[in-house]
Amino acid sequence: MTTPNPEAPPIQAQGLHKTYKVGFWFNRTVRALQSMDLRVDAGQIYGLLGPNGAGKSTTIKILMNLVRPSGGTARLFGKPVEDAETRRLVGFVPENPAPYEYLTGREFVTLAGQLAGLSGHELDGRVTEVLGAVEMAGAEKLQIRRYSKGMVQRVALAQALVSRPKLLILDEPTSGLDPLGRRQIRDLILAERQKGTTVLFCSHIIPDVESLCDRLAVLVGGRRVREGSVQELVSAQASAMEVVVEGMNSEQVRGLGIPLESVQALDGRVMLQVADVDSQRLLGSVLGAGGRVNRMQPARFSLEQLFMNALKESGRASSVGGEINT
Ligand SMILES: Nc1ncnc2c1ncn2[C@@H]1O[C@H](COP(=O)(O)OP(=O)(O)OP(=O)(O)O)[C@@H](O)[C@H]1O
Repeated sequence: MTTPNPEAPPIQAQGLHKTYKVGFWFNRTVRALQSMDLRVDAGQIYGLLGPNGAGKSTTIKILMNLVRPSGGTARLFGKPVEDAETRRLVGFVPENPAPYEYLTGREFVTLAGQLAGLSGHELDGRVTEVLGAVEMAGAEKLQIRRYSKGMVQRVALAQALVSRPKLLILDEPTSGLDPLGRRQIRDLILAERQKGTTVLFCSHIIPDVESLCDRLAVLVGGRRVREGSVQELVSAQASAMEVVVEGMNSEQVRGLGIPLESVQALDGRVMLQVADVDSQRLLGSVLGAGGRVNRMQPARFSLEQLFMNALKESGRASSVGGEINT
């Protein structure tokens, strides 16, 4: 068996397709991924952001060789995802991890360390180290069935870290956690990056993606609809102006017949966003209608707006409104 190439990108996938057969006779097809490209370079924290059913877990399962793609190629450190040697370099936390609940946290992490080939003092020392890193040292002797969801998530992260992976793959690592639990997991991910670990995680929690990721891909309906750094993606959106109008109400502003991206009534004023190309026409129309323009500046977009725009373009905004967690 050839060894993985540490110089190769930790993750490289091209043209991934995945269809699942569903229904009693398996005669219907669900398309989970279409033409998905992904490249994650060493040391990056990379996020897959998307609503429910976007194909995030399917991507991760393909990379972990848990699901076979219907088309395309996926490589880890330059090797096909089936390569067992390469998988030793990867720590994985699945969505809703379900560790053996009658083991204690320490026993579970020790088992993971043994499976990764550690033994003796090295194993003991490493287990103590990772349980300390995830702040579970005080609860390591409790059976996992007594753990809260946040504690399960942290012990699952400890099992992923015990082998000192070069690549961490985390499926929804902060979902279902309270703000403190989310913060702890985020800090752990950042601490891993400090040590040079590459991290891929998927989420539908926009602030987590925004605060953690060097780069991200937005997936909608199995397709990658945006890719880049948070900065690049957000500034690529900034082709709108934010305008504050006085002396008119929202209905009057809407009645000017200029397409507006948003309209918000404030105390005696109206704040709106208009595409850059329409802004001068809006200015003229407001003045012509007896209103005043109190402020006009380039709009600052957030990742949340980018996400909503990506959903709108894909015709998914209304169906996923309740699933976006900000
Ligand atoms: N084993 C399976 N059999 C049939 N369909 C599946 C299977 N796994 C996923 N799907 C379907 O594939 C699509 C993508 O699912 P996937 O779990 O990858 O999305 P996701 O972005 O991770 O969503 P979530 O945020 O809800 O976990 C969905 O329509 C889902 O119903």
